[in-house]
Amino acid sequence: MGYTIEFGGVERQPNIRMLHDMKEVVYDHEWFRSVDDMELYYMFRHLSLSEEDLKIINKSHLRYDITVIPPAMFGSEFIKTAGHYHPNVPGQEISYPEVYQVLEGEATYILQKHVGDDVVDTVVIKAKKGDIALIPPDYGHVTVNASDEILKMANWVCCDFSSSYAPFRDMEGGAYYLLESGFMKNHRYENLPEIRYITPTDIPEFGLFCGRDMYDLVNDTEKLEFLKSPQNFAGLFESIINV
Ligand SMILES: O=P(O)(O)OC[C@H]1O[C@](O)(CO)[C@@H](O)[C@@H]1O
Repeated sequence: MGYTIEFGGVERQPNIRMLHDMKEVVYDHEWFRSVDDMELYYMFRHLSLSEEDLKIINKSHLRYDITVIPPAMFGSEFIKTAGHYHPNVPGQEISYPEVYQVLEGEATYILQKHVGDDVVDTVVIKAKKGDIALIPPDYGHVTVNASDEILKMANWVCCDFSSSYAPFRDMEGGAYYLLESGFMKNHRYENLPEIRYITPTDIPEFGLFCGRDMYDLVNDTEKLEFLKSPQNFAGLFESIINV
C-alpha cells in the first residue's frame, strides 16, 4: 500500500509506522490481539523544497519532516504516534526540543515531563491547521489524531540525535490515553498530575507564528537555534509552557 506526498516537485516515500510497532503502547490490548498488522502513519523525513534548501538545512543540523496520520481507532483509543523523548544535548542538563505545525486536520499533542521516576507535568495542546505547538526540552510527547480527517503535520528538529521510545514502551504508553470517552490515566504511572491545557501560540522570538508556514524559516535558520542550543533559551521555554 503506502502513501506518498509531493514536496518540492518530488514524490516522497515515507517510513511507515505499523500497528505491530505499537504493541506495547496501545491501551486496548484485547483489540490489538484481534486485528492483523496494518499501516498506521507515514513519516517523510529530511524534506526540502530545493537542493539549495537541503544544503542549508543539513549545514544547520536541522530536519524538516512531515507526518501524515489518517483517522483510525485502536479499539476505543484514537490513533496516536508511538511516543518518544529526546536525549540531553551533549554536556547539558536539558534535552532537545521540537516544534510542530499542523498543515491539515487537527492534532492533540500530549506532553509529559519526567523528573526522576515521576511524571511531574502533563500538558495537552489542541492544534488546528496553521497552529504551532512547541515541545519544550524534557517533555516526552505523543500526537493523537482524534478526528475523522487526515492529520498532516510538519516538524523542525535538530538532526543530531535519535529519539528514545523505551520510556513509553516500558510504561505501556504515555501518562494519558485519549479514548472515545475522553482522557484516561495510565495507572502504571504513580501520582499523575491532572492535565493542564495550553493553547497554540505565536513565538516571535523563534520566528514562529500560527498561520505562517514555518518551512520558511529555512531562510532564517538562526531563529531555529533554540532546537540545537536550548540551554540558551531556558527562561523562554518556561514562560511558554507555564502559561
Ligand atoms: O517517532 P514517532 O513517535 O513515531 O513520531 C512520529 C514523528 O515524530 C518525528 O520523529 C519527529 O519527532 C517525526 O519525524 C515523525 O514523523
